[in-house]
Amino acid sequence: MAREDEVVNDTSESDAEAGRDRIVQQTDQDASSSRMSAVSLGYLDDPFTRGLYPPGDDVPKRYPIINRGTYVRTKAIDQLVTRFIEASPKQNKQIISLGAGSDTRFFRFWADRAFGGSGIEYHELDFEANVNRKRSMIRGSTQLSGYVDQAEKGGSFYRLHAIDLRDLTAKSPPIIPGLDAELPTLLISECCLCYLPPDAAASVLQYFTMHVKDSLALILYEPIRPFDAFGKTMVSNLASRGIHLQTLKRYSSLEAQRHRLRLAGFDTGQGARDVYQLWESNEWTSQAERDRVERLEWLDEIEEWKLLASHYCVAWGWRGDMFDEAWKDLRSTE
Ligand SMILES: C[S@@+](CC[C@H](N)C(=O)[O-])C[C@H]1O[C@@H](n2cnc3c(N)ncnc32)[C@H](O)[C@@H]1O
Repeated sequence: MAREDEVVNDTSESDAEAGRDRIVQQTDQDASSSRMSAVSLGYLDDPFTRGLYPPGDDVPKRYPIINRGTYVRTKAIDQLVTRFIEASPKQNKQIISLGAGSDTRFFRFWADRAFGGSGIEYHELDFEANVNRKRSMIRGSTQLSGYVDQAEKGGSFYRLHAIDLRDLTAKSPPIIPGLDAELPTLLISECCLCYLPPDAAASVLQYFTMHVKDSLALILYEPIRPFDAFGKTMVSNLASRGIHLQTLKRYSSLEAQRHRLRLAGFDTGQGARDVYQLWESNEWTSQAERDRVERLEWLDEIEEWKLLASHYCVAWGWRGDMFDEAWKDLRSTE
């Protein structure tokens, strides 16, 4: 029989863990506030952010450099997703967003008819608390639930799954209902896997590399470069809020991210760019878009923008021919 002090220790440890999980879940509020700010100022055209934003909450106003970062990362990921959807246009495909939070990508793409002729099976995974909140907001919106129904009728679907990703690393992991092992699949981790211990993050990826038989790819968005002065401040600011980005030190550079992707089985190709590179490169942001965004808000802290933007990256890796077709000219070696 467990001793009383052991029981007390177990309880306090599980309370502490639940507290840590809650902090991680609440990071979605930051992400959605940043999106709301960027949308309200015209950086992003996304009517669905409002629909998934807590009713009655004020529209937040983030610093110009944060708004620009939100814009760049959203557009870069959109571009990778679009290229995937447009490769082999008639082929059905699967998108799985890990830690999707209040992300609106499914709705934006559906409303823009960006799925084209492809049937897209769109899965979002998150903790139960976040999934329940999103589900009830979708149910409460005629427009959002209408899109889910339309997608279903048009040969696509949208599913929300209440799954703690760490459970996918168990010996007998849960089955994700509707996951199709035969479809070309794109995984997206937009600031999610960085909250897991590095070994658990790698095991989550292994779950998918083992289950999905066809072409498979991953897009990551996360912070990098924790060791310079700015990186150290970033780490300590997060720590003061109880947030520990556990993979940050292990995958601390663009090269480390590409290496990680290769090792995880995305071995046909890899690419990685920091947000500053994505902003400066015509391949990712057109001059017309840069001009438009620059006019939205006066940004006098150019050095700060460079610093902030060089501490976040988008990295992508793939295996299989379909992603070669979609992404091969986007490889990066530096
Ligand atoms: C910073 S938010 C990002 C949300 C969304 N991807 C975006 O970019 O707007 C991180 C999300 O990852 C989710 N997350 C982190 N660890 C998770 C885990 N172990 N299982 C499921 N979801 C997790 C959090 O609940 C949260 O919704």
